[in-house]
Amino acid sequence: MTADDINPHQVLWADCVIIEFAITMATSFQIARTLAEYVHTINQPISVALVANKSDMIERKTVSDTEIRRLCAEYNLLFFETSASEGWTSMNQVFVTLAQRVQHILKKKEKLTRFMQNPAVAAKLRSNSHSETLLSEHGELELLLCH
Ligand SMILES: Nc1nc2c(ncn2[C@@H]2O[C@H](COP(=O)(O)OP(=O)(O)OP(=O)(O)O)[C@@H](O)[C@H]2O)c(=O)[nH]1
Repeated sequence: MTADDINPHQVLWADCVIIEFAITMATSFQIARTLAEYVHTINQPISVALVANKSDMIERKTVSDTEIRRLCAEYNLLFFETSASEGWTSMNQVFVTLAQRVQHILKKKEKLTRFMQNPAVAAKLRSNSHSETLLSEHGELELLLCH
């Protein structure tokens, strides 16, 4: 699989992305890396989870923790280990965590929109040559802009 196989619209408007690979298959990890690179270039910042599946098959693990850690650090990925064969609990945790993150970000965006729509703020931004200072003084905003 290469980046050419991916439809950009699948990630362009996404609020989050889950990239899954099998710890027993090095090729699936290489594909996960390709996907992580691609998502990073097309839609950033975004919450991206890297899911290492088949955690029950540790004896056949061919992807090293160092490689996984490096990839997560490179693209700021949330990391999860799952085992589809051991039930839905671990996979469910991935979806719940990502949904909570997305909800948190959307709430912050709403807050930012309301802040920017406040007539007093808008007027100040228009007249104030130091609008960046005003923005950074607003802690919530600063956090949002960094996200
Ligand atoms: N032991 C174990 N087997 C799994 C796990 N997840 C999937 N499998 C098994 O792996 C096989 C392939 O699963 P699929 O869901 O078809 O995944 P796939 O990506 O199409 O196939 P693979 O390339 O083998 O990963 C099936 O026999 C699954 O039951 C897991 O977490 N643990």
